[in-house]
Amino acid sequence: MQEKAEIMLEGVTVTPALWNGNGGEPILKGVSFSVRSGEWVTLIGGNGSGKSTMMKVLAGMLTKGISGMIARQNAREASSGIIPLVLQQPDAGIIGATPWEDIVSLLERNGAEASTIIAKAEEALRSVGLEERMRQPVETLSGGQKQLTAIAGCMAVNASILLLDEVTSMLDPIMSREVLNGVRALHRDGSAVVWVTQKLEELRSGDRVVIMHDGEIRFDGKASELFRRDSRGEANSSIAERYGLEPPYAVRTAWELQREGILLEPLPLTIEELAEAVLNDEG
Ligand SMILES: Nc1ncnc2c1ncn2[C@@H]1O[C@H](COP(=O)(O)OP(=O)(O)OP(=O)(O)O)[C@@H](O)[C@H]1O
Repeated sequence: MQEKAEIMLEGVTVTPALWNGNGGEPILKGVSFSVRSGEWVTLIGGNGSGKSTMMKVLAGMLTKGISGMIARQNAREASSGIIPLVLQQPDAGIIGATPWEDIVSLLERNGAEASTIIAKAEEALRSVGLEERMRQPVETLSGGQKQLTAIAGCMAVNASILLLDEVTSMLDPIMSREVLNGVRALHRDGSAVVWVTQKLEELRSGDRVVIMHDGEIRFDGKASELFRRDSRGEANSSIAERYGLEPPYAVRTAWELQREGILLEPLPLTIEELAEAVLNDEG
């Protein structure tokens, strides 16, 4: 059975205001896209392709210069207008002086039952590993800890959909993995997630992947389809290569093996999947 759509866009066009006599060109061009309940969508595309604009539309942050149909199904979040959007620069979304204050005030604004607020805030901060830093001034937190604070906010309001725009772009590999794993855990608990990234090694085989290019959606399908080369393993025959996307290490290795006549199925995207596919192939 098809899950209901959390957010649905039909023919959405965004045209920024004219300035200095320039502009007027749409930056989203008739985009139709929906995110279903509990679904994971990885949104990728080159610089300036329209990913952040799309996320702002999904979050309900853009009100001017926009045409087309937008439907949000979840009554609770639609009515409060709060769909958490975590940005590359987490400072933009943090309003409290400390992580604790930030999450408490977010819960207050979200209409949470007063007697539950403190326990919920502290639980969310604990679950992202910030229990030691709940009362630390926000300006003294590292970029990753700010990012985790913003993600704790998403957890605390128990959002049915999370929108994360390149949240690992400034993080070191360990912190990036921690953040990604934390969000994957929220997804396993039932939240729909739209994850924008430039790092294709963050993809998992089961992900739905959407490619944006020049304000349009050019691909919407499974991650494994994205990297499939033709039967001869010709370079540039996959969709990812056509859009100039740098494949993860596991895919590059699988391509090399394909050129040697060893076709790994399903195509591995991660090192773990690569090891498993090689072992299965030998067996
Ligand atoms: N308010 C605005 N006015 C004019 N142009 C804008 C506005 N906002 C975005 N743009 C332009 O729209 C295009 C898409 O921008 P957007 O930020 O959505 O891209 P992106 O895919 O997120 O890029 P990046 O990966 O570089 O962050 C860019 O060319 C950008 O300069």
